[in-house]
Amino acid sequence: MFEGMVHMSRNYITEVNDINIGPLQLESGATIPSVSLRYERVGPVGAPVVLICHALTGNHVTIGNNEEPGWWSGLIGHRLAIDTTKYQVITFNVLGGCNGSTGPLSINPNNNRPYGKNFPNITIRDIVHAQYLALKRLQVDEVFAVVGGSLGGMQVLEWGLLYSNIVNRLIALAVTPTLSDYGIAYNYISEQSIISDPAWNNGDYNSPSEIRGLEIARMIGMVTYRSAELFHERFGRAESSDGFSVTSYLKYQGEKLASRFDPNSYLTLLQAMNSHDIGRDRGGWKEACKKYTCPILAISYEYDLIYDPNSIAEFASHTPNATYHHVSTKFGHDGFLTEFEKWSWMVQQFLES
Ligand SMILES: CC(=O)SCCNC(=O)CCNC(=O)[C@H](O)C(C)(C)COP(=O)(O)OP(=O)(O)OC[C@H]1O[C@@H](n2cnc3c(N)ncnc32)[C@H](O)[C@@H]1OP(=O)(O)O
Ligand SMILES: N[C@@H](CCO)C(=O)O
Repeated sequence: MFEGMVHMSRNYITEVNDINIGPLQLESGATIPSVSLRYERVGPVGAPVVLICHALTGNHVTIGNNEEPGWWSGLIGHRLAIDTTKYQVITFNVLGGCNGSTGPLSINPNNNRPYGKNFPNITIRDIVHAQYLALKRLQVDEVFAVVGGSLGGMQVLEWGLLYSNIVNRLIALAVTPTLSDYGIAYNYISEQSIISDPAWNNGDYNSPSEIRGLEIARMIGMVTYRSAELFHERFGRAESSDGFSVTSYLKYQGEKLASRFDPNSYLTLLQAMNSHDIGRDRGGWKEACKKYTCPILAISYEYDLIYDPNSIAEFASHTPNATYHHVSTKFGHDGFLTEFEKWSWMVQQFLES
């Protein structure tokens, strides 16, 4: 699907486009003078809107097309669990991202240079607020469901507290009510890996693909997104002339991310994840849980190192109208991006309930 492309029949819309929401005041008090969000929108005109929130390195291309399927094309589409014959599905590239929305790669109108490392600190609430304003511009005043995992799940939880008046259902995957200290610790190691790389050059680098610190950050991430069991099953200490198979896999994943992601955007989003705490200024997370008014489906994934299944179960037990499911998987945290046959039925059932 090409950016800016719109196919609109009388009854059905398929588009990737940008929407400008003007200046955005952040939770910190700072203002970004002009914010634009890129989005993908697919589904029948006038159908109930399902808003999808992507994870750390995801983007707005959730469904994609036959040539380039999106990252959730196994879950969302024609007659799939999130059925694009019934729902109009909208995904925004997040504020602070690097796939078309305003972020560190964007030009700062105050000096006509890319923001780079001077992009302001943002929070999950800022990301959600920007989406809310964008939906208003798109004349969407009711959201049937908000769905997302990990960083996307953080947005789902905030949607249910910031804009409960327009949301009917929440589906929060692989996410806890606060980012754990363990999660913050791994984010710190990733951040240090990037900023201590001389090629990062204090955020003023030549090309992201030169920044080995980003590759290493991705390797660290990949180890936390999977499980020891999965690695053992896949790699079994196999070796080639390049060394262990598992190390060649991590090298490949590191290089792949560095070829598609902006390091300053990665840093911005890690810092936004660290801010995640539904209880901030709401009397703590257990008090915040009591404020949810719509039904919530919370799903945890076995071996998720960062978003502990027990914490997700505890969140659900404190939240009125929450349904909790646990998925058995060796994929760990990345379970929300894989093995849809194991859990997509829960999503479908919840949307139809
Ligand atoms: C929701 C979000 O925001 S995240 C966005 C989705 N993420 C992405 O698209 C990028 C990250 N990708 C992923 O996380 C994964 O591909 C998933 C979760 C989507 C799917 O996971 P898996 O099917 O387990 O893929 P896996 O992690 O094994 O990666 C496979 C790749 O590693 C390569 N690979 C596998 N073993 C090795 C090895 N020993 N040495 C080198 N490369 C290897 C494969 O060739 C394959 O390459 P390709 O991606 O170019 O086709
Ligand atoms: N695989 C996911 C993990 C973070 O939730 C990503 O790359 O965004």
